[in-house]
Amino acid sequence: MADPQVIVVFGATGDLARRNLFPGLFRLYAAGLLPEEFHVIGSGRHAPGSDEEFRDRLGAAVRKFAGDVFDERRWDTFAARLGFVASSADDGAELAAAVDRARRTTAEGKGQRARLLLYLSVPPAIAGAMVEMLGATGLADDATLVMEKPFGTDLASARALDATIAGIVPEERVFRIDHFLGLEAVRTLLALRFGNGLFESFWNREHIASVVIDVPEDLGLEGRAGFMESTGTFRDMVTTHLCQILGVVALEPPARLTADALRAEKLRVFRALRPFDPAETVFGQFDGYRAEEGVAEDSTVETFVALRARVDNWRWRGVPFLLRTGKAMGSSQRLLTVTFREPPLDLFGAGDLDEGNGARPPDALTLELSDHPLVRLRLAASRPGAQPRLGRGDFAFRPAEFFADDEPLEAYTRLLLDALRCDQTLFTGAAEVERLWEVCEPVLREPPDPLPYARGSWGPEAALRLADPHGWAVPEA
Ligand SMILES: NC(=O)C1=CN([C@@H]2O[C@H](COP(=O)(O)OP(=O)(O)OC[C@H]3O[C@@H](n4cnc5c(N)ncnc54)[C@H](OP(=O)(O)O)[C@@H]3O)[C@@H](O)[C@H]2O)C=CC1
Ligand SMILES: O=C1O[C@H](COP(=O)(O)O)[C@@H](O)[C@H](O)[C@H]1O
Repeated sequence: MADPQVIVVFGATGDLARRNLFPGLFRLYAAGLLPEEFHVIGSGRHAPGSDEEFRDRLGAAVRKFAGDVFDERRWDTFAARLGFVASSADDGAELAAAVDRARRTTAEGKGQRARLLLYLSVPPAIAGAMVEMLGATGLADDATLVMEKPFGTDLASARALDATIAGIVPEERVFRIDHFLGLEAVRTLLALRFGNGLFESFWNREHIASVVIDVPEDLGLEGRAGFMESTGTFRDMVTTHLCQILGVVALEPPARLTADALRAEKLRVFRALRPFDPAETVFGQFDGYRAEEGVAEDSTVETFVALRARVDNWRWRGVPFLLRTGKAMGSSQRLLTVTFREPPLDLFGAGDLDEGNGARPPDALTLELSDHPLVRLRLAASRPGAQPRLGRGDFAFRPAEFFADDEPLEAYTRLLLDALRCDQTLFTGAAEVERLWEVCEPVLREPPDPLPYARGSWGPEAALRLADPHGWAVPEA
């Protein structure tokens, strides 16, 4: 990482850039993880005013989202290397000239041009045209290219996008990002499964009754009506984040922890993933969505999805994988819950464990899908006293607290760093993405009518029933 570096963020005035990308770059800078010589150019069709105004806007965002590492002096030195140059899919000439200048000046005296990373944080429908522009202007010639999710909007467009990219940037320089893969929780899960002798022996259909990936969000549109109307929650969250987490839960032990090995195993899971069935998929739309600014008054776009997935392989056949996510729900949480089968004989009287609802068997492993994940193993335990009675007990473990000297990396910060050092391990491959669109195709072809749900609720009633008999992970049983 010693080489001088220029980074161009397309979509620099967007929500992701404000909340994650610039705060992530700033965290890397604050941690001394960016090269000494670097320059960042934001781009988009509409300039946010002068460079000064752009920096001020970003300064406010980074102050809000970067957390404790923010400090004014550090920000000023970072911001001095920031600028904005407008570009669009039709016209990248001014940007190409600015990038060329920046690459020379950033590497001044080193006898080379600075390395270039291009980050496309634009709506999926425009991604192909933007890549063509990068090719036509020569910007992509020797650059690393990061592509935001969702990659395409269906199988045909993902294939077309892959073909466009393949003609312009070699695959080893293409980084399809899915920030859920950058969560500390993913590394925690891999370490639990493959760093211990314990878990793999029961990580299969013999012992596991269900897997729930539950990602309710309490936030609404946050000014992203245009994005929601054109993308919807199924494409935005399910085809991407939730499926990627499913892939990590279900994959076979890779021979090595390398990009090739990990992606190959994830691809094998996705090949075994049965195409989603519209009859086992519930779409919802929160009450009041159609009255939001920028939303069509007869919109049928889904803001909520729940579905039952199945992995038809030797390890998982018959185990339901339940996926749920939605906007304007009761709370924001991300929980993976692996529920184990009940013991064959009820020696203690199961009624003792039925603390009012009786829905979920006692033993389950839960993992918060976050950057500071909590791992919880809930078990039946003997209650002290004269009678043999069972209660529920938790073993809880938060790696960030246990290893208090080590600082977890926020997901985007980690993935930006990985892209800068050309490590594709936590990025998705073209074949994975294409297979996932294939799996999603039946639902895209015949989307269920979205059912209404109240803001602050857990989604439509039909979705609650989809998770029988154990229920969703949130709110906790
Ligand atoms: N926001 C989030 O929480 C997350 C978003 N993402 C992904 O990030 C990407 C961007 O999302 P987000 O920032 O929320 O979207 P926004 O709508 O907030 O921002 C989109 C950005 O793209 C630019 N843009 C839009 N259309 C074009 C165009 N035709 N040509 C060039 N630039 C264009 C816009 O600037 P201008 O209009 O000036 O051109 C704007 O800067 C999406 O792919 C999304 O899936 C991923 C994870 C989380
Ligand atoms: O990709 C996306 O992710 C966010 C949820 O992730 P978070 O890390 O910001 O909590 C989601 O709200 C957004 O709609 C989606 O585009």
